[in-house]
Amino acid sequence: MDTTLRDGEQTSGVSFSASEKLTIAQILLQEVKVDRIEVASARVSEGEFQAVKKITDWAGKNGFLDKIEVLTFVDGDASINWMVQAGAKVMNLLTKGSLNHLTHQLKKSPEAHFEDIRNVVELAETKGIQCNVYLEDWSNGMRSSKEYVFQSLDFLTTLPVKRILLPDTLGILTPFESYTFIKEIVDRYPNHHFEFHGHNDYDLGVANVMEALRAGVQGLHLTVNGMGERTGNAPLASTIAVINDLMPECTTAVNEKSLYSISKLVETFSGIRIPANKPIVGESVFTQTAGIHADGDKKNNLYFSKLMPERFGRQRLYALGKTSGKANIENNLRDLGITLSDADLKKVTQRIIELGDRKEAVTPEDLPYIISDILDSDAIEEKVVITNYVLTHSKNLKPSATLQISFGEEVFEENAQGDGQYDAFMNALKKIYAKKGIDLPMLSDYTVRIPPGGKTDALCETIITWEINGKEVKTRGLDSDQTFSAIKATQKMLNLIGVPESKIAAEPIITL
Ligand SMILES: CC(C)C(=O)C(=O)O
Repeated sequence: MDTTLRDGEQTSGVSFSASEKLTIAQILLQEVKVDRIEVASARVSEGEFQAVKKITDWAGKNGFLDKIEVLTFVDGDASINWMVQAGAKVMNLLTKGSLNHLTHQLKKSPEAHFEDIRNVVELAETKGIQCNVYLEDWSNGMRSSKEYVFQSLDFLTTLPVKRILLPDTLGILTPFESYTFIKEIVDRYPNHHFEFHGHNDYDLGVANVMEALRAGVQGLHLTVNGMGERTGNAPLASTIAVINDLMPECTTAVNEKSLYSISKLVETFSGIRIPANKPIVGESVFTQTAGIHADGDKKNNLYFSKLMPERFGRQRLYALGKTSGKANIENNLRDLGITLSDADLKKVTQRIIELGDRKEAVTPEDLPYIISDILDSDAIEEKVVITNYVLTHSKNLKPSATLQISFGEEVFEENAQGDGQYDAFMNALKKIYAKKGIDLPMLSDYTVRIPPGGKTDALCETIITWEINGKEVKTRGLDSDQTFSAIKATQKMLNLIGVPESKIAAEPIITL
């Protein structure tokens, strides 16, 4: 069960709009193919109500209604009425899984709590709602009030409850405890369905999930990018890879190929950046940096593991930096169709090491520029040149840009406004290309970095990622001015795509 839209949305600072929730729900169920999704907590807000309604409307028309779940509370008929009005059919009822929570938060006896739960479950049944039950703080309960946990389970297993959901609410379990606690429960109630809801406070989310599966749970609660309360939940992508590669006794219906794209979508909607080293979905997890690895890849795949990037719709890359060595550079040169003599390769390697030492990043698309610079060759021919531009920035007025660009003999000029100077610049550039009937590549990422130095006149590095013919291409600009560094990176992209063949008649302002 994926709970990105409920627990995931509890990540600090995250709020999905109703249409973002609907899009994520559709992709999770139709493309990623998780079995079920938890989409909201009942009674949270009017916006949340509208979001659930949007999802249930769509799910009802497409046969997914029994896969949409809402977290509800032991509050008489209030949560049930809310979810019924929102069109949902499955509730995950939050009950207390530790005596500590029960006595200090609800201030009730176990018997009184059980009576309240029975009333809610019976009411749900009369309304045709399917009921699953969470035992909140269950992991603490197992450590400190085990008798109460089993009293609860004895009671819940007599009710029409389909699944019992065991949360490690504070992410405190060790893998050993996850196994022993769950095994004891599964052995005692062999005819019931148990699920594990792991949090990641000690970075043990995936390890605990593995042990929960080994102990016999039949379901897991996961989130895209491991989003969720505090440090988040066990992440969907790495858990699926672990199950597929390391736990042959378990199966899931999840489609591995879609894990990267859903991860990027959730990154965009949530505004929470995926750490570069996050397994499966992080920017650099399929990039070999050490030259010895690239060398080993050529020699009988010495660094091969089952975790191949293509499984997730990704690609192996070879980074350029001070540790990358000859083999990484050769791999990148081959992709660019450039061959160098041994002596020249040595010089290029030396320059990349020097740049790396200065902490400057080097992208594969920089290679022709580096070659051109140190070998004084014409490895890169700059046919598209931004010859002149004026950018304005003022208080209370929209930034604007006027620019002139030459494609060999023809010079074009345009101006535009934008939300910032670079946006205005791009809008003017798009107007020029539109005159030729050409769309510019989509900008999919924009990163600005100040290589160490810490002064205001320090160099600023901009790395822009573009989608060119279905491939991600990064170009880099370096300048003491942030906008100019972005413009330099943009000019490199323009030269990569080459001088555009006009699709429609376009009049230059000057023909040289
Ligand atoms: C709200 C509950 C179910 C939860 O997310 C947890 O206990 O971790």
